[in-house]
Amino acid sequence: MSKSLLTLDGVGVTYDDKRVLHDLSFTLLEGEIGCLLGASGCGKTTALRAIAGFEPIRAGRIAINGDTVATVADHWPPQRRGVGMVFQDYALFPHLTVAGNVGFGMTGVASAARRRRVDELLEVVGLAGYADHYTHALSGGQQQRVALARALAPAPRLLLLDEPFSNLDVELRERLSQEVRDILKSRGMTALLVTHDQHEAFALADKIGVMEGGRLRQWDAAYALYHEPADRFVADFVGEGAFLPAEVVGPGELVFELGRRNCRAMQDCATGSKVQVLLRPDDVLHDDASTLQARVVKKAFRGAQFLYTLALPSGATVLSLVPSHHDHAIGESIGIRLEIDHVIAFT
Ligand SMILES: Nc1ncnc2c1ncn2[C@@H]1O[C@H](COP(=O)(O)OP(=O)(O)OP(=O)(O)O)[C@@H](O)[C@H]1O
Repeated sequence: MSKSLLTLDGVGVTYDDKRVLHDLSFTLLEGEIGCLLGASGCGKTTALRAIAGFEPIRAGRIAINGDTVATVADHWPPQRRGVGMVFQDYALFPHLTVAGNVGFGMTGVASAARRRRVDELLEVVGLAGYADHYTHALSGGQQQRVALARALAPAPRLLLLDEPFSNLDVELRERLSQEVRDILKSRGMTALLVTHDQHEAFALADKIGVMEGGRLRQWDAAYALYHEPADRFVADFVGEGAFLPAEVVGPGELVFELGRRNCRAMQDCATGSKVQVLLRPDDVLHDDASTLQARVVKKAFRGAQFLYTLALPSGATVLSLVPSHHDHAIGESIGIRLEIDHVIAFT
């Protein structure tokens, strides 16, 4: 079984008497890539800074590789924690070459060995041949790779990445996040990323923590966040979807406008309770043969698919992802069918 590389247990951080992180608890196993995902100001960067050792904690405990590095009473300085960091603005030294930047933190390593390691890391990040270039002449994506190589150079136990792709355009962001994942996985690195971009989180992370107002709402794999969100906030924040009113008609049994379904989470909910059922766009299939009809009120072309907003007879709307060769006009009624693995509902 893999061991825990990073553990946060009830961590709290306060700025000027204002508590900005509350009771943050999660574990990252060795070799896992985690991500803290949330809107601006939710405390993601503060969490990274606390883990790196730049912020003291006011409650709880942080352990890295089995060492307790922070409690209320004890605070290891950043250099003792064995953590590498990649910053949003890369923080490269403009007066140093690529090799100079990457080798910067490798103190105490003989110069020939340092050069070998720098060349090896440049190869890993796809920048072989760039050792003698100055960083200001590189593209944003290349600068990001230099920053990654520099953070990996001292062989940290844990890598922290703060919005590492936010200065890049969308297409490059997606490609680079896949590449960075491959690089980290090939080296067995344990890493924690923070971002407000869920596509980035999905592309990179094994585990994602959704944060809101300094609290962690759910720490889970992307699939579970999407299909089994722990609460309504996570359901709204991650992915797209619609809520339909439903009534509990028996133990774990719900009736709503599109049918009758079982929902494990509503097992203990009293008969007659009013709840909301979550329907993702991929739960609502277009089916010409279905007698359930819905009217197209909005459509968004997404290349391979249309995202249709469909009005039900009650006026409530649902979303449906449909292969784009099914091109229906606004106002047209189309047949739909539900295909849901787990029914998710909230009171
Ligand atoms: N040095 C500081 N002193 C006082 N308050 C701070 C300080 N740094 C951050 N804060 C506050 O703490 C809260 C969390 O900030 P933090 O930067 O961790 O959020 P974030 O989720 O990383 O946001 P962003 O994505 O905008 O960087 C915010 O309300 C912010 O205003």
